[in-house]
Amino acid sequence: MNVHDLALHTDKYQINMMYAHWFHGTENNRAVFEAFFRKRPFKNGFAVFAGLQRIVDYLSSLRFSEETLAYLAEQEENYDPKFLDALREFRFTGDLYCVKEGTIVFPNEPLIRVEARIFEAQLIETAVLNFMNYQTLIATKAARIKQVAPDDILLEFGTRRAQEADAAVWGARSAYIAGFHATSNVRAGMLFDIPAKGTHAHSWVQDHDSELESFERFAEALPNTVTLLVDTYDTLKSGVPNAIKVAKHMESQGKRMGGIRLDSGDLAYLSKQARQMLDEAGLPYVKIVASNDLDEHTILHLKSEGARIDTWGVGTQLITASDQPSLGGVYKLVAREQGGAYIPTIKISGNPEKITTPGFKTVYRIINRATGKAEADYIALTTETDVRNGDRIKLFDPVHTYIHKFVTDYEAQDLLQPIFVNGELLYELPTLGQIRDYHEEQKQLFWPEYLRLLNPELYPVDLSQEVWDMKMRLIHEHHQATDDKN
Ligand SMILES: Nc1ncnc2c1ncn2[C@@H]1O[C@H](COP(=O)(O)OP(=O)(O)OP(=O)(O)O)[C@@H](O)[C@H]1O
Ligand SMILES: O=P(O)(O)OC[C@H]1O[C@H](OP(=O)(O)OP(=O)(O)O)[C@H](O)[C@@H]1O
Ligand SMILES: O=C(O)c1cccnc1
Repeated sequence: MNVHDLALHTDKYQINMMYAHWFHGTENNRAVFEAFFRKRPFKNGFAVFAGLQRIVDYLSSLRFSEETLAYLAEQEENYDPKFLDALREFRFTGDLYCVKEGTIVFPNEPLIRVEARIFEAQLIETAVLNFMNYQTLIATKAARIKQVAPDDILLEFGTRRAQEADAAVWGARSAYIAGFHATSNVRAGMLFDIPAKGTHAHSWVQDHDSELESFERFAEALPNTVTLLVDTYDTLKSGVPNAIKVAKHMESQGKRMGGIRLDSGDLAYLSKQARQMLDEAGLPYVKIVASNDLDEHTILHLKSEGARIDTWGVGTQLITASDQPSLGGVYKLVAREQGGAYIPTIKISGNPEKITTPGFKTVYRIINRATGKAEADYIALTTETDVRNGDRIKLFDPVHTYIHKFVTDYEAQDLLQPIFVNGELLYELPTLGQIRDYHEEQKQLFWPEYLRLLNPELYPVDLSQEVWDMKMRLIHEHHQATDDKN
């Protein structure tokens, strides 16, 4: 079995629904789905979209091998063998529109739109959400960490604690998009062209007769990058003095030590003391790296305590998004084909937050030309032309609809880019460096009030009047139908 084959990386119910469509001859009916999330992760003001590269890889190579078909035949007695022939022919032939990786995004707006045969659109839900939910979550967590240490070096150290191997490498990539500088995972480094960096473990020190000897030998072997871990025995009495001895010896050979790493104890106090000792020894260029269960809150505290830390190694808390382990993104049917045209669909729920917004839509970022800042995201049907023409539009709060304003002097950026059209990949994936730069630029588009870490202002995500009216009409029709039955 090939563990990299993702054709069956889906929930069984998707294949059962595909079968039921095939059984009834409706598998070629077209459908439109949208992926979005409902709640701001970590109560952050925004999320950072990531996952598109993996979605592209997945859809480009999505095929059912003979091995997977044999497994399905054996596994489910209801499946007619001719259904397996249909799966054998399976290719993604639909359209996929998506926001670019690195884009700052908000709840309740479409991030991905899939228009395809229901047979195809249904199958891919699980994998598409799997990729989007995890990678967007980690990129967002990384963005929060970046926000508290915008001018420092950030190293991603999470692999050993990640939820398995895929999470480690795709998480490292997500962190890099949001502004981390390097990862400790060498495979992620090679796969995605991320700088791979590292210091050494306590075991290196324990594996020698003395700490000093261990430092000397490590520095001899890796003189150009060496960062020494100084907390194995006693940070200030032994680790830092020994590191200073080695750094001075390196200087006498015309070399420069990179840094020291603190990995336990009071990082604020120790970093201040270590800085002073290094400076007094004439080693102001030796950087201080800190690690040990760090996250944005600890880093913020340490900075407010005056910690002298140049580089932060962040592992567990980032790679597991420990304070919120899932983004909760969903993939919902918004339109289906009937008689050769699309009709909008809605999901009504007992929980008003879970009512979906119907229709074949896109989302525009409305940028005020006078300020250059984003005013709101505006969800409209793809058939609506006023935004595209730059006509005056009304922005109104979707809950308190009387709160509104008109905008005229704006640029509207369609956030959903064509990635696949009729199954053909049109999108040229940017390099990871370009994605990272694009994310950095994105931050300039927003007023800082929307981006701040604590209690951010809520950025408006509004519906066009047409979308709003369509949603209200469908809710009303469903209620009417239920009332008529009772
Ligand atoms: N000055 C500080 N202010 C706030 N938090 C700190 C400070 N110094 C360290 N921390 C954080 O406190 C937590 C616990 O640190 P602690 O000193 O207990 O680690 P430790 O137990 O010494 O190390 P180890 O992981 O080796 O057991 C860590 O998350 C660390 O990042
Ligand atoms: O704390 P994190 O943010 O996850 O960063 C990665 C941690 O991994 C290493 O520790 P190790 O695996 O040796 O375990 P320990 O420090 O918890 O003893 C390193 O020394 C960091 O402390
Ligand atoms: O290079 C390091 O210092 C490192 C790498 C992974 C985990 N902890 C530390």
